[in-house]
Amino acid sequence: MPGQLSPIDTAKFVAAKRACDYVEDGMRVGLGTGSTAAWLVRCLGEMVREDGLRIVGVPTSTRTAELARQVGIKVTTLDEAKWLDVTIDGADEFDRELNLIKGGGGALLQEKIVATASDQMIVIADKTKQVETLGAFPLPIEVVPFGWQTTKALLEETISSMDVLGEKTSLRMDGEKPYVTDEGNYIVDLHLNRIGNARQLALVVNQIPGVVENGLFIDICDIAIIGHGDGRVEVRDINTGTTQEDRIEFVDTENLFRDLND
Ligand SMILES: O=C[C@H](O)[C@H](O)[C@H](O)COP(=O)(O)O
Repeated sequence: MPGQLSPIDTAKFVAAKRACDYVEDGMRVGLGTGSTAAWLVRCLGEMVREDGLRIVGVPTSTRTAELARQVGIKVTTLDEAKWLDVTIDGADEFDRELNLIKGGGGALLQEKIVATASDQMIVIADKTKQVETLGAFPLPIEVVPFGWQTTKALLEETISSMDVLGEKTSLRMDGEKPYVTDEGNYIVDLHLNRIGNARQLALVVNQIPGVVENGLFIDICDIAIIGHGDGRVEVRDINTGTTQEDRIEFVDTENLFRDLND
């Protein structure tokens, strides 16, 4: 089991480490955003520096782009790469069908575009992100700033007529000001508690003028790699319907960080 890490960070780390097995020389790789995806970027960076792995990364946020460059991963844009071999990203929630809620860190728009432009999407997550029904995590909706209050009111009206529990919405804040995404938009979080029909909700919400995208990833994810605090990982493949168990052996994560500071 990796040393120096809390159980939750161990779970994130082992999921990220196992996901590196899916990355081969010459691949174009979508790099997710968030604390779990940051572990992936660090691990891939180590493979680039130590093993000479040659990959091109397409980051899903300015934060990830910065980290990727810092650890030595060559970075390009999606327009340059055009199509990706694999995207590996975290999630706020995932269910049995590997439908996801994403956007807790505000990067859902680029994440969805990048994941959709990939042969395969792999989600990496600690066990706590697994749910029976999506919705306990507030669903992020990216909206354009123009008329955002009207868009928010329309969102409230829409969800009040749907198969969801809870009807509150809130504008995501960054201190005193609205949180602004990499694309210059705002985020309205829907506090639903339970989403009965995620597929329908995703379609309906995107019909509202002012909505740019929602954080539901339906039929996009192929594989979930679920990390546990004791170093175990489960690899669930939705296409084959199989789940494999694995264990990541001791890895000196201190060294991983020390390398970065060299
Ligand atoms: O916008 C952020 C992303 O969707 C993240 O992948 C998601 O919020 C999970 O982040 P974390 O790995 O930090 O829990």
